[in-house]
Amino acid sequence: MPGTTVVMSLPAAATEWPGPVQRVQELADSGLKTLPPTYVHPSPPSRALAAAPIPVIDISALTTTTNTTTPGDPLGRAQAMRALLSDACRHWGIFHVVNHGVPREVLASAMSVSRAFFSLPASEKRRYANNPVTYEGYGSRMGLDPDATLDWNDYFFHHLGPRADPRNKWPRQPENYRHVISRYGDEIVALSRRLLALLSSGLGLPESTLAEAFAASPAEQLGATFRINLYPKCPQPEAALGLSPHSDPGVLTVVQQDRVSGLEVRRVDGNDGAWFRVPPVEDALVVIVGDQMEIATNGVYKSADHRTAVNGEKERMSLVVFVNPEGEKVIGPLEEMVEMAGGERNFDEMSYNEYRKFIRVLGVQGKSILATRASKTKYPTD
Ligand SMILES: O=C(O)CCC(=O)C(=O)O
Ligand SMILES: [Fe+2]
Repeated sequence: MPGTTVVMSLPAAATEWPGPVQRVQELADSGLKTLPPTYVHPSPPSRALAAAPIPVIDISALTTTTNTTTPGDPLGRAQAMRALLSDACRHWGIFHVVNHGVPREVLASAMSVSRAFFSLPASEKRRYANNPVTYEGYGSRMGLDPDATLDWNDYFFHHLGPRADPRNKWPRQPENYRHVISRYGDEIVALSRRLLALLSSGLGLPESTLAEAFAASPAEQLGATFRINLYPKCPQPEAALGLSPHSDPGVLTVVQQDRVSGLEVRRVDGNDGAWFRVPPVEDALVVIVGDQMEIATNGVYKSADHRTAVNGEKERMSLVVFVNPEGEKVIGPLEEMVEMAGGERNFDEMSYNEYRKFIRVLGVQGKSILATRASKTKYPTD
């Protein structure tokens, strides 16, 4: 609502990190027995968490082109699946999908080239050291606050598209990295488009509405970025986090977890702030709703506040594709959604390029960035 939104002031972006960057993998490999103080979280998370009761949704029953049930599906299995998806987005902002159509070998080879990259010598990886302007490359921190508690995580981040030549920031080794990750990106973005169509009809809107909300037509201009997260074995896992609580700034995030648990999510409905584990499910991909989806749907679909735990015995890796709006596209609540809410507009609008500067400068802090754009919705802050 114009005039009621608190505008968060954004410190000037810097071109360099606030201090020397410590690679977590190198720290872990040095065999240290206690956590350096910069990684000790002031209020360490509880480790006795229940598994999140989020659905594992088999999307093979859903057609991508029509709003009707699939032929030979008289009981309306497709309708039921669509309802499950929509329900998960309204109450959790996160769900698993199985029978998602991404071939198993595409998933496995992406994991294997990503591991191969992180197995390269430290000197080779450092050639890709990133900066806080675009974040592209090899990184070990988020945000510019010199006093921030650091997360037990190294990552590699790059664009998948639609920029003309996004690959100049991609790893050059292992040799098959570009081939494998291009295919992976294509498959995951295609899956995301199918999900967007389903999520659109889950709101009672035409299948094309959400895709069009995030990109000027043609819908091919949705952005996609890729992040490999490495969480090395941690000497004091109970005191650290792999990634601090955050919501993803974009539209949808698709995560391939390896077999090591670590992802955790906060319940969004009811606002009681309870955290749950999201244990890996065989052959499933995790789908996370991002802030732009919450904004466009006027708060009906909720972005998930999530974080990762680390562990003392096993290294963990996750492959993450972020599907984002076209950078210059201004995102606000869809008129159809405002109408459904009786004229209430719950978020202010902003271009996606402007919005993502907040996380790039301030780092990750729960849903606080989205909260500054919301006129009414309250989010847990502790
Ligand atoms: O490692 C995971 O499971 C989730 C990673 C994540 O939330 C992110 O990269 O934004
Ligand atoms: Fe995330």
